[in-house]
Amino acid sequence: MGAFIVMEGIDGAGKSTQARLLAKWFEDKGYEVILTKEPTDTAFGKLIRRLVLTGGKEGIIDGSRISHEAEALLFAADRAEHVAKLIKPSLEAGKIVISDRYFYSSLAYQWARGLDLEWLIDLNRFAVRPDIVILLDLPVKESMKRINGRSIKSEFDKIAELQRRVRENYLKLAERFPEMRIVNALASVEDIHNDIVALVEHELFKD
Ligand SMILES: Nc1ncnc2c1ncn2[C@@H]1O[C@H](COP(=O)(O)OP(=O)(O)O)[C@@H](O)[C@H]1O
Ligand SMILES: Cc1cn([C@H]2C[C@H](O)[C@@H](COP(=O)(O)OP(=O)(O)O)O2)c(=O)[nH]c1=O
Repeated sequence: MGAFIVMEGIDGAGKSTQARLLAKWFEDKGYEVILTKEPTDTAFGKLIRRLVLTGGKEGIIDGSRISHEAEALLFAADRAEHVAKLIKPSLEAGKIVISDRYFYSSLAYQWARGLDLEWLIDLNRFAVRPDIVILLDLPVKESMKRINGRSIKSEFDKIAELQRRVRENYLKLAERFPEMRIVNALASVEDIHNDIVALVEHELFKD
């Protein structure tokens, strides 16, 4: 049985921590697991890190930052490769795929940047739907404490404000996409892991 599980949430919500623990849980049960992430480590992911995420000189074209539309298209291109080359073949081979971020990140973040949600949903229609999406929900104040050091102090307020919008967007998306399950991420690593395992067992092993 192949299964596709996605971790979503604002920066510092605990996605990579929980993705690792869930991968180990499946491996201990004897499953073959592919633990992956977006942006990917391919040339597309590297391009995104250069043009979008560093905020440095390379993200500036003709004197201004690359447009939010171009950002959304780059994330979608990276995802298209991810789906075609890794996610689909792994699922077809019966593996468990766990991805740290997927198209829900594009909906939550690029929507927060002012893009049209319906356009973003259409753009990502090629992306196979996961069996379950774990939304790690955390107040921004706490996530900012956890990622303290990942950003420069002068940018703190701007980043916190974006994270607030992204968190709200994720909660709205969870009302629209039935595969999304909200997990309270303001708990110990172990308690959150147990909540995720309970959800996964309920969804994937219900028969
Ligand atoms: N439940 C938790 N309580 C406290 N700190 C946590 C918890 N989960 C993760 N962390 C810590 O918070 C930071 C961000 O976690 P990480 O898993 O990298 O989040 P994300 O992948 O969502 O950005 C890391 O330093 C991690 O060790
Ligand atoms: C996948 C994806 C990520 N993002 C954002 C969320 C994060 O702030 C940022 C990078 O993701 P992150 O998980 O921090 O990756 P890394 O640590 O490898 O750089 O990209 C989008 O805006 N749209 C997307 O479609």
